[in-house]
Amino acid sequence: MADDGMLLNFAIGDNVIKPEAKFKGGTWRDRLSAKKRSQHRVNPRDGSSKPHEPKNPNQVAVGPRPVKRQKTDSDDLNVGHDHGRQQRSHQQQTPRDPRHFVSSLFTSNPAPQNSAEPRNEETTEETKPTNAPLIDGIDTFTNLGLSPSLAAHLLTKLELKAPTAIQKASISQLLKEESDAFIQAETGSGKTLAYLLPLVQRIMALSKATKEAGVHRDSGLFAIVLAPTRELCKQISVVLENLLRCATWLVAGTVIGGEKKKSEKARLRKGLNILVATPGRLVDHLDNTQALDVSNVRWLVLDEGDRLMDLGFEEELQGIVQKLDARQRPSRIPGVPTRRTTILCSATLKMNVQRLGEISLKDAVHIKADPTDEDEQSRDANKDEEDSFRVPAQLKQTYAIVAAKLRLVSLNAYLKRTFIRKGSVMKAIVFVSCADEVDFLFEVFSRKHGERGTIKNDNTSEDTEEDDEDEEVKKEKEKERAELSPHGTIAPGSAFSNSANPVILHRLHGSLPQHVRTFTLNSFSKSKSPSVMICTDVASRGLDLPNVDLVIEYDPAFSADDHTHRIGRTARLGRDGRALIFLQPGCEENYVEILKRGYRDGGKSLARTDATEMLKRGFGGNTDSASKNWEEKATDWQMDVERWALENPEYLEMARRAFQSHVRAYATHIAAERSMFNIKELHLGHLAKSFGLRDRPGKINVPGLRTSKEETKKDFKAGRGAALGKRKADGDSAAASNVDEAARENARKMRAKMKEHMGGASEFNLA
Ligand SMILES: Nc1ncnc2c1ncn2[C@@H]1O[C@H](COP(=O)(O)OP(=O)(O)OP(=O)(O)O)[C@@H](O)[C@H]1O
Repeated sequence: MADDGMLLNFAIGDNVIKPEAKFKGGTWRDRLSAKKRSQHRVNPRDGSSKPHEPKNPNQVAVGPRPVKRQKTDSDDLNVGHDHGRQQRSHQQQTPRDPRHFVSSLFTSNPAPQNSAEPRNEETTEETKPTNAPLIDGIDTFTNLGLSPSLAAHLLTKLELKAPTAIQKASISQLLKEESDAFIQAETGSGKTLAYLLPLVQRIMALSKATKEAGVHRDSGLFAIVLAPTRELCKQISVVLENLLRCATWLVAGTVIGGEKKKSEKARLRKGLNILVATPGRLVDHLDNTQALDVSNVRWLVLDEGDRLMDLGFEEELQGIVQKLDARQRPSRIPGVPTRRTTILCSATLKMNVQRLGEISLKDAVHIKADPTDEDEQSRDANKDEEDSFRVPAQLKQTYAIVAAKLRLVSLNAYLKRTFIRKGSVMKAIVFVSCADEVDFLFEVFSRKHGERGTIKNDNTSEDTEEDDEDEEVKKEKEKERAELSPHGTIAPGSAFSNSANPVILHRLHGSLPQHVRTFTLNSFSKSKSPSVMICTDVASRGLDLPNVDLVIEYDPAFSADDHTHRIGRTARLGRDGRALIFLQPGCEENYVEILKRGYRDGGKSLARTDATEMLKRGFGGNTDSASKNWEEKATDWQMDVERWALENPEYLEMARRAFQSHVRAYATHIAAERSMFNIKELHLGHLAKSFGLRDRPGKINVPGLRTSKEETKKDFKAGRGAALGKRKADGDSAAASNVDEAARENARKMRAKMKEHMGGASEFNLA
């Protein structure tokens, strides 16, 4: 690899040696400055170059000196390398642009500020799962008070042999008591059934209380379950329908948007006993659908309750509660409780959320899987730990310290290594911060190395053999993609697949139409082949996707709570799981303390890795190899991505968009964590490289996206405003009062966008 030195291209003209000019007249100052101007290449008036260099004793005419040495593709490549010829030919076709800068992957990267802690010996010990069913034989569904028919249905039809700890705690509480409740337990611990089972049991019991015809679909709507995303609503509805197979006279339904309101109205008219809904859609029906009679609603469940209290939902939620209160009537059905019970449920639910007052929770009981946790917290109420939530103990987390420039290539290396052999990992989810980045990474990882892209250069007007080949590649690619997905959201993960283990790549974000989101998620969920899904936080909460072995947070979550939900897509219900988070050297390293708080043992099992290790394993075969071959291969891959972006205007814009949206999303980390994700500490030039860009950051200009420094500052403020709004939701009214008009406007726009695209899920969508 060449050093960053001076590169002088000597262009010796005909008049190689000129006599030194003599300066006469004027003061000595004038003569000296005239002489200096003639020797220096910059003309003070027009800034143009002069032929003479200052440090050129022979006055040899040379070309304009580069301000800073510009590296070229070939600097980064071993000339004898396999791909050398192909890359040089690409390089020849790549137009040189003075706005572009090719930096080396391995120079000027900041070093980590913290050294690795010594690995604890105990980490090798297998940790007991904390979210598995209680298979000790003591706790059964019947013991907890469920009816024999429901318990038998769980065992025989749904193959659920024993309850989980949170189900044990909640079923006994909610069957007996009428008080409101918070259900808080780790991700993947069966919280859905923890509230659905007592609810279904109590509604089933109403049938027995009525002597006449019994309860049926026309008897009234008794329960409403609200969830923040359509995907989650659908998932809850499937679980509910499976349960109700043992009580066929009861009917459940959904109103979640994304389909015609007319058919939803028709469903409501026919009569439902339990309704699963997104808040926005429910408000709509409460206002416009006469057939929706809520006078009998006695149970209101807020799944992912903390999310529903957040910015974007609070107004709708208040509206719903007010309407339910106003329309509630005494029921003619015996056994229907007189007051409504509200149940909040989440892995990250804080009892101290002041907003809860607004949904009128009365003497709510805190239901936890492990009562000892509650004791710990009440003893130490002011400790930081109170704000953090446990992750499943069997979940193995690793953090990778990766410098900005090395991010993309390290992700590819890690995925390559992960899927090197069939069987070790079936499914992986990669979380990023914005929709544009999802689309960019999907394109990067679905292309084959050396594939030039699908758009011809302007300078390739003549039809050549290579163009024909490109056409062929394009057609093949389109055919392959069409077979996998009619919507372009599924493609082969060519960048990290190998012939022995082909991997399917999926992309998911809230800007996709609902039917495409549903199709893509189903396809990932049902896939029998190794699969990777690149997505935004639209998939972070509540989704129960089978066989997810690995979660990668390529962009850290906007808050520690979101992080808990993201990594909770793996290690569910006692199963093993791995999670990896990318952190940049510097202030981001402090996030490790937050990762540690998620474990009862203080995070002894938290492992650390870095870009070098990931690249060696991904590109070099093993970590002990002394050969630097992996550096060449990594550089080769990175250069190939950069050229591909440069040669295809469509992809170049995609990369620029992704970069800009990523930077803007970075500014929206919650206020409490902004010291760790400080936008001012981002090296934008290095970061651009991880988007395959050679542009200097200041030159990146995407239509529709603002670019200038001033605008970035505004974005930063706006993001802070949105985050402050969120903090306000947590009761920090003093900070909230600082939110200025622009920030409020930005928050309003974000809310509108969230609602428009996703029924409200937390996602930073920039289109
Ligand atoms: N008692 C049980 N025995 C076996 N499997 C169960 C049991 N209870 C729930 N499950 C299964 O466990 C998985 C996770 O359940 P669920 O989605 O309700 O978890 P959760 O706690 O709500 O997770 P999250 O916090 O991520 O939303 C589901 O596939 C569910 O069918």
